[in-house]
Amino acid sequence: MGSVGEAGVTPSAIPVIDFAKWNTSTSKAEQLAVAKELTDACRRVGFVYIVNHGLPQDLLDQAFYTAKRLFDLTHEQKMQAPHPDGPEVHRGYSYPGLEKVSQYMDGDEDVGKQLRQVGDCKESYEVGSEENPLQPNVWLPESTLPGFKEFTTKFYWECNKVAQSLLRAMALGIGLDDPEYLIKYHTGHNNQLRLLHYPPVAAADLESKRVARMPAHSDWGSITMLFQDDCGGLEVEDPTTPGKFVPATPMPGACVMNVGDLLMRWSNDSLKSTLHRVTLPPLSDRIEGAQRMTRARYSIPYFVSADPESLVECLPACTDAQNPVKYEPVTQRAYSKVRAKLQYPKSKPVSAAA
Ligand SMILES: O=C(O)CCC(=O)C(=O)O
Ligand SMILES: [Fe+2]
Repeated sequence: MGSVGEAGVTPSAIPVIDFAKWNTSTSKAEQLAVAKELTDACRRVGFVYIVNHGLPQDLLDQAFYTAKRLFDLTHEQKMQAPHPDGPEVHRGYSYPGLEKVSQYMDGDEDVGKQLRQVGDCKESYEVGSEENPLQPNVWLPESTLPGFKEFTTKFYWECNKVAQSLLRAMALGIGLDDPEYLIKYHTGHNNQLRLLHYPPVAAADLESKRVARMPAHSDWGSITMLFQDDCGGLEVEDPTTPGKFVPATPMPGACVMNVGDLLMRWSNDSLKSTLHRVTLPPLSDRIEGAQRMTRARYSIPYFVSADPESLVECLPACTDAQNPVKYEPVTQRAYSKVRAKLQYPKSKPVSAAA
């Protein structure tokens, strides 16, 4: 990773890419330079800040305002759109403790259960495409939160436009002949918009690991675009020093983009899907009062996934005599099934928090 003061590197050591030229330049050379910069950052770090991504600030402000209105509802109101039981569908409202993010991949249910004992102190609401029969949306009644469905649907598709630009740039940066190569597998109908709220929690509980905001994990899909408020707490593993996490300090208006596991596999491990977590806000003014409560945090990840029947096999530009193909082809659907099984308990925990 780069260091403080190096060109294009923030104090948090995550590269910053200005995407304005990709969106506006008519010069192929200028576009290629942005594409290479982006792909290089994905190879080295797997995480990157994108500025001038194309989503207007007032739309982002409205998205955070919408999330706040949602999470300010009572538990009973939010439970009018409950996340369905089981690991297959990721839609609707998950109350604090329902989802336990776990990096455990071996499939032994007992070990998975142990890892899930510390509930994550967060609540979330997930929205997808209305044209995804495998993952039907779960909506609140319109009267409970007027305009919610309309706004989140609009925001979902606006995010997809940016996602497609990023995928086009990455195809070019990876060296694929067809700039549409990745887009062909990403219609946008299998993406997931997630509104996340981390309620205030005693700093001491996070320090002692009695509760977690979100433990270290990697994302499963192709890329994730994340918008965060100014609270802080997101940390990213330094790929050159396993176990060392560096802050992904909030940068107003920027989107934090990262590579997911499936794109890492697709690229024969040339792009990195990097561990990240959400922990204590680093600044003391984000911890308030005699009880040392952390401030509430809001974030909005947008998970970009390939369509379910996409066959993920090593990208043509990612293998040669020195780099033989490492993985068997797999469909997105088969791959995500394995990952999803570990994220949600088979039945609801007894102490469903309100
Ligand atoms: O809340 C955040 O900043 C990170 C969220 C995240 O990593 C996830 O939902 O996978
Ligand atoms: Fe994540």
